[in-house]
This record gives sequence, C-alpha cells and structure tokens, in this order.
Amino acid sequence: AQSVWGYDSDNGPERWHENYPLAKGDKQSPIEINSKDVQHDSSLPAWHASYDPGAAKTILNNGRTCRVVFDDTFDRSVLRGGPLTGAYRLRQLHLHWGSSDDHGSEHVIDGVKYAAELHMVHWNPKHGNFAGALKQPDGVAVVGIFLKVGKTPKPEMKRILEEIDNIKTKGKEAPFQHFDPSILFPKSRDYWTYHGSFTTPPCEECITWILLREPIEVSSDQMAKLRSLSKNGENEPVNPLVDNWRPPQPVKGRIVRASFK
Ligand SMILES: COc1ccc([C@H]2OC(=S)NC2=O)c(OC)c1
Ligand SMILES: [Zn+2]
Repeated sequence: AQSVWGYDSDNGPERWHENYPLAKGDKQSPIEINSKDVQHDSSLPAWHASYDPGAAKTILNNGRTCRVVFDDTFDRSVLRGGPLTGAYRLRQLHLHWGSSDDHGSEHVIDGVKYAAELHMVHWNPKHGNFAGALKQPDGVAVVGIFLKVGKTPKPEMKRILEEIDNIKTKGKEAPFQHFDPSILFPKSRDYWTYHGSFTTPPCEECITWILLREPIEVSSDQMAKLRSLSKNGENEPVNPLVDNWRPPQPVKGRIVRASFK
C-alpha cells in the first residue's frame, strides 16, 4: 500500500505532491517572513477572539499532532476583525514542534525558528460547513502563535500539557472541557497576515493567516513533555512524535502585511 503522508524521508514534505498535487501550488504555507519585505498596513484593523470555554470538548493524539477540538455547530467561539470579513468559527487547535528547542515552528521569522507553533483553526460559516470552506480562498483563518523556550513559562500552557500523559499514543483521546484558548494569546495583538494553505496534505489554499508577532514562553521541560507523545499506537514500537513541521514554501510574489511598524 502507498505510504500515508508523514514527516519521514519516505513520506515527508518533499513527496507530498505525489499524492497531493496542491502541495506544489503558488500559495503554500508555511513561509519564511523577512521583515524587510513586509508591507506595514496601517488600515489593518485589530482582530478579536470571543471564545466560549464551554465549547471545548476533547484532546486527541492523532499520531501527527496533539489537538483540542471545539463545538463549531454554531457561532459559539469566533474570530473576527483583522483581515477577516465576518465571524470565523473555532474548530480546533494543535501544535507543531521539533526534536530539540532550536527548531520546530513551521513559519520562520527573519531566519528564526521557534521551538513550536500553535495553530488555532477557524472556518467561515458562509460556506455551509468545514468541507465547503476548504474549497474557498476565504474559507479558513488560522491564528499562529510561536512558542519560545524561556525562563518565565506561560502557566496557561499547563492545562494542555497536563493532559499529555492521558494521550501518549496515537488514537488516545481525553475529555478537555471548560477551556478558553484565548488565555494562550501573548500580550501584544501585533500580527502578520498573508494568504496561504494548510501545512499538511491536501494543502488546500484556503487560509487567511494571522501570525502573532510576540511568541509565548514555555519551559524546556514543557517542550520535553510535548516530545513525550508517540506517533505509534499502544503496544506498537515507540516512535516519538517530534518534527511534525513542514519547512517554508516559495512565497511566489505574495504580499505579507504587518499590522505594526
Ligand atoms: C481542522 O482541519 C485541519 C487542521 C489543520 C491542518 C493542517 O494545516 C495546518 S494550518 N496545520 C495543520 O496541521 C489541516 O490540514 C489539512 C486540516
Ligand atoms: Zn498546523
């Protein structure tokens, strides 16, 4: 059977296009952001998240990341403003991380790779459902938050990391309720925005990215906790879940705007 896509040499980002042709598109993510090429847009409004903690449902290890899913059956937890028109519903959040603290993020900022990158995935209900939104250029909005290893770790990450022990292997799921993901936001609302894609197959180019400039801090122990997740299922040989990041893709002339100078 064809090997399912992943992040290893035989099924990794360089080969995704063999089964997922969109992976070679002109609006792929992530990208490297060079401040010198960014256009400051003073007309860019602030973005606003209004999340209902009661919408959080479960946390899951799907063998590729650890993700928290939310009830998105109505406008319960929404993202508005910034480059967006209308309210986008929060569907899930997940992370990408490295095998060591010096890399792991998908977007790279002026050559800097962060230890991890957290994605909050929202979709535009004007397209009926998530599957319909994937086919539209304004279908999905992802808030990206960089995680940096530092001395004053953000206590709000603890809640997610405390659950790791219950979802060590692929397919493990645990209840994850009464959680407002906006506690993960850094102080500053400064952001870059550009049009791109999902960073995993099928790599649909339906995403308006809102990348926060200010990273949140985590401890090296917290990163080690994330790296203790396994790709394998229970009773299978241990295969650490690390380096689940796609490298930067060609910018192809796209404009990256900044909400800040
Ligand atoms: C809710 O559905 C999703 C969520 C995330 C992705 C990937 O794209 C980005 S961004 N991060 C990823 O891991 C996705 O890809 C098809 C589908
Ligand atoms: Zn992601």
